[in-house]
Amino acid sequence: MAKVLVSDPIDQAGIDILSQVATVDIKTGLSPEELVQIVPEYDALMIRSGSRVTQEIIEAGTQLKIIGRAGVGVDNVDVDAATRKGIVVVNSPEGNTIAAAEHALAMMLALSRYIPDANASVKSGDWDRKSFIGAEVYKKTLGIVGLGKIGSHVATAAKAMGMKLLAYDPFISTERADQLGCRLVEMDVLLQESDYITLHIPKTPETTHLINANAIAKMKPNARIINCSRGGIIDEAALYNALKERKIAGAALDVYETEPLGDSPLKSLEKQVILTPHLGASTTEAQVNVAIDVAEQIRDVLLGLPARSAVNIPGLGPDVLEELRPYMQLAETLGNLVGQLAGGRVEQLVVKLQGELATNKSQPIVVAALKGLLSQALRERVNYVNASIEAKERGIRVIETRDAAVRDYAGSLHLEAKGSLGEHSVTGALLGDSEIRITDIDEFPVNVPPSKHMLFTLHRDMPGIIGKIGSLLGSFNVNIASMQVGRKIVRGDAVMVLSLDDPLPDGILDEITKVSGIRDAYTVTL
Ligand SMILES: NC(=O)c1ccc[n+]([C@@H]2O[C@H](COP(=O)([O-])OP(=O)(O)OC[C@H]3O[C@@H](n4cnc5c(N)ncnc54)[C@H](O)[C@@H]3O)[C@@H](O)[C@H]2O)c1
Ligand SMILES: O=C(O)[C@H](O)COP(=O)(O)O
Repeated sequence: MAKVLVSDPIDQAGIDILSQVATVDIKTGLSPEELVQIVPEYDALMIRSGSRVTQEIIEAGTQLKIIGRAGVGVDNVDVDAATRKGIVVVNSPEGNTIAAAEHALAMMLALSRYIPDANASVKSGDWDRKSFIGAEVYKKTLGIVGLGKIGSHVATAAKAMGMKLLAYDPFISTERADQLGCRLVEMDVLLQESDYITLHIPKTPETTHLINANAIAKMKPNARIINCSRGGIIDEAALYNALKERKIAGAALDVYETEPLGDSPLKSLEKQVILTPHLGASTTEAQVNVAIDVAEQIRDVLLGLPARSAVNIPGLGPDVLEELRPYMQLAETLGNLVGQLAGGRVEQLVVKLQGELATNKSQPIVVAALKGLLSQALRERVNYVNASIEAKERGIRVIETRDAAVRDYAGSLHLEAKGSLGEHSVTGALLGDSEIRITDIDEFPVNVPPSKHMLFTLHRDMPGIIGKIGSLLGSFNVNIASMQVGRKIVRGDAVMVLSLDDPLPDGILDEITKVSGIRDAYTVTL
């Protein structure tokens, strides 16, 4: 019989499902060393945010087939290491949405009425009514950062309480924001106009310290901020200083840069700060939802069936997968590329299957393209199963076309993304069985393999320009791995595609766009 290790507290409903197909060991509070020691005997691991599944643990797990995260965030799992070892990582993208949204709302109200301190005061024997004069949320402005699943539910409830809603989410359509009664604004406007700010975004390089001293300086003196998303999105040192100097009115935090929260000065602040120990998902209902959702997937994978919310491996039938896997990889890479070239909010994606690809099953290709397109916004939360729904919820119109007559390559894929910042297209094909080639950028012919760090420019085809870009990159110590220019006519417009060994340092893109003859420059990470 298969063996499952449950290393965090999981609702019994999940344990019951696992027990149908496996021997279940519940061992919580293990140290990483202990986990490394015992993991070799297990086929599956079920966790919450309390266990950190490192590369070392994954490598020690020689029998592991699946890691199930009973919750949303898989930032505590080395997903790349798991993928490399062919271990499926699954999560429960929606099981705790309501719980997290309600926790944020509870924090907002508790902060406004000083509930924790008033409660402590009565319990200590006082009857102090003067110290706890609060503020109403009715008719106040709530700024929601991240209008995804949790942010949307917060919006609906806050609207019903009579709040005015602002939202910042560069990947959401105006129509979707309108539906939720939110005015979609830039981050600065949200910071300047909100009485309450609530964060519902993933932690990514772009969102790390999104709320720093600079952002806090733009907030109103009566502003209160709530973070029930991920630690590290708020710079805790800057927040502490702002609260201490009364530059803003309050903060309610459920998540921290380091968890458990250690010796933080935030603990010394009184009624203007509320701290909870990562309780967003801690309701009976959410714990039942996530436990069942993830246990069912572990059961299915142990029985040889596909998982429905795999973070790293498509939950499609093995026959389809086998045939289309290389084209799905192509579609995902091109989707990611065109999404980054388009930037901002994409409103429409055209997926054109060409040559022999036009005769194939298109749905997995379209889904893979959408997964790539949304990966910048949603990271691990987008997978092959939910990519279409996520795109629909973001108001992205998908148009699928076929053209079997295009015969430049056996099969090729063309994507066009239209968004708030303009329109871009890319085409790609497979060389041999699985080698990806980008064959066209914005209608300019090229022939380059994708690489991790890339730079694209649109420029005037004139002498000297390539040298200038090369020297500029050199002066920033960026090594060019390969370079290619695509043009339609001599001395007309052209595109330059560079594969770089290193990521572009901050500020260099601005320098590139200042070079005479360069019309536009984009950096892409694949
Ligand atoms: N405190 C808890 O216990 C708890 C519980 C559940 C979820 N969470 C966390 O809450 C967060 C939101 O979860 P969700 O289920 O709503 O996710 P989601 O994927 O449905 O929504 C996230 C939204 O953030 C937007 N976004 C991405 N990058 C952005 C950026 N740079 N600026 C503004 N918006 C950006 C995306 O477009 C998306 O709409 C996640 O970080 C999740 O891990 C915490
Ligand atoms: O990502 C999540 O689902 C939340 O942060 C909840 O984490 P938890 O399962 O450890 O409560």
